[in-house]
Amino acid sequence: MSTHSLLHEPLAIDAQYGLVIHRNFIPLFANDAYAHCFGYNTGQEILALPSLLSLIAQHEQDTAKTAYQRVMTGLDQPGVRTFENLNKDGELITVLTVDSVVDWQGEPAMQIIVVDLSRQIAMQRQLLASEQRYRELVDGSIQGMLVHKDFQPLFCNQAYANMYGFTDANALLAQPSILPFINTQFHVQAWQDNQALLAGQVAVIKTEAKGLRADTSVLWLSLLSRPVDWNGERAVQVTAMDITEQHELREQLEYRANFDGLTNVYNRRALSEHLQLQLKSAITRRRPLSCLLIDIDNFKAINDSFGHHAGDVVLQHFAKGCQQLTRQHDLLGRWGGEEFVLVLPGTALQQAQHIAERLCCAMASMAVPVGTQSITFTVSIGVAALSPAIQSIEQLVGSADVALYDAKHRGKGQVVVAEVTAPCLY
Ligand SMILES: Nc1nc2c(ncn2[C@@H]2O[C@H](COP(=O)(O)OP(=O)(O)OP(=O)(O)O)[C@@H](O)[C@H]2O)c(=O)[nH]1
Repeated sequence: MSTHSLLHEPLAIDAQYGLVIHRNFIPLFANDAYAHCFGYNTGQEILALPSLLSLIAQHEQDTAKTAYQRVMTGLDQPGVRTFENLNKDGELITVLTVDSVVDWQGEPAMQIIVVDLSRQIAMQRQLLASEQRYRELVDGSIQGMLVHKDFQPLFCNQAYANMYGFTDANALLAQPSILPFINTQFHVQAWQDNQALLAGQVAVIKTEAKGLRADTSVLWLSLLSRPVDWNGERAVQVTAMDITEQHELREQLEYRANFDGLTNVYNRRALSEHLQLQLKSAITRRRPLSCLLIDIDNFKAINDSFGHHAGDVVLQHFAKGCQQLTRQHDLLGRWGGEEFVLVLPGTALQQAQHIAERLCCAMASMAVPVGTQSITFTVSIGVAALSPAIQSIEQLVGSADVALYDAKHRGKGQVVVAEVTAPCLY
C-alpha cells in the first residue's frame, strides 16, 4: 500500500478527544484535550515540546517509533493501540490511541486521537483488589458458604467443602446436586424453602438441618439462606455453621434431663410429664389408661449378697426385660431406687392385670449373669386404672402404690389390683 493512499483520512481537529498531529514525533498540532491528558493546560504547551517522545514511557518509545515508521511507509495500517505514556509529572498513564495518516500542509503526518484510560484502569484495579479481598474473606471464613440453583452447587468456599469432608472445593462443585448431603428427613423442607426464596416470598430463612458427609457420617448445621443473583440467575446463597458438637451436647443434656443414666428408661420427672399428657388425653378421649407400680423384691438383700454393682446390673436387666415385654407406646420410668412405673395407654384394668402377671412371671424366671454368678429375683406389682374416682397422677400412682404395699404384705412376687371404688365408665 502506498503512502498516498493513506492521505485521505480527514483531519479531526474538532474532536472532543485529545488530538495531536506530528511528523516524526515533532508536534504540529495539539488540542487542549490532548494537553489535559498529560497534565498540561493548552495545546500550545505541547507544541512547545521538542518531541512527543518525552510523553511516551521509555520502554514504549521504540515500539512507538517502529509503529510510526511502518504506518507512514505503508507497511502497516493505522490502527488502535494502547500505550503507557508519561504525564507532565512523570506519572504513568495508560492511553488508547487511534492513529491515522493525514495531510498536514501538503505533507503526510500522523494524527493521533488519544483517550486517557488511566481512570478506568485504576477503577478496574480497585475492583480486582476488592474482589481479591472479598475472595480472601470468603476463602478464609470458618463459615461455609454455598451458592446453589435448585441444589446444583454453583459456588462454595473451602470451609463449606471441609464441613462435608471434601478436601477440594472443586470436588464438591463437581457434584450434580447437594441433596444427597442433606438427610432425607429434611428434603421436603429444603425444597419448600428453596421455592419460597426463589419466588421472593421470604427474604431469609434460618434453619438447622442434619447433613451427611462424604464418608456418610452425620453432621448438624445451622443454616442461613437467602436469594442472590448469580451471574444473572436467581440462586440461593447458604451460610453454614457446623454445630454438630453443640447439637450432640444439647442431645446429651436433653437425654440426661429426661432419662435415668443407669437403666436408660424415663426418669421420674419425664415420666410424670408423659403420664400427665396421657391422663389428659385419656380423659378427653374417654379412653382407658392403666398404671403399674413395680418394685423389685428384697433388693437390699441382692445388694448385700452380690454387691452394689450386681444390684445395678439387675436393675438394668429388669428395665430391658420390661421394655421387651411391653408395647412400644407403653412408657416405662424409674420412679426411684428399685421402683418403676409402667404406663399403659389404651389399657383397661383387667388387661393391665394380665400384663402385670406376665411381667411378674417373666421376671421370676429371669437369671441375671453377674461375673460367674447368676442372680434371680422377683417383683411385686400394684395395678391401678383411670376411673371416675381416679382422675389425677397422684391418685393413679397412689392407688397403685396401695396395691403394691398389699402385694408386699401378701408375700411379694405377686400382682395386686387396686380396689375399684366406683365403676370405670370407659
Ligand atoms: N445397686 C443399687 N441399689 C439401689 C439403687 N437404688 C436404690 N438401691 C437400693 O435398693 C435397696 C432398697 O431396699 P428396700 O427399700 O429395703 O427394699 P427391698 O430390700 O427391696 O425390700 P422390699 O421392698 O420389702 O422387697 C436399698 O438398699 C437401696 O440402697 C441403685 O441404683 N443401685
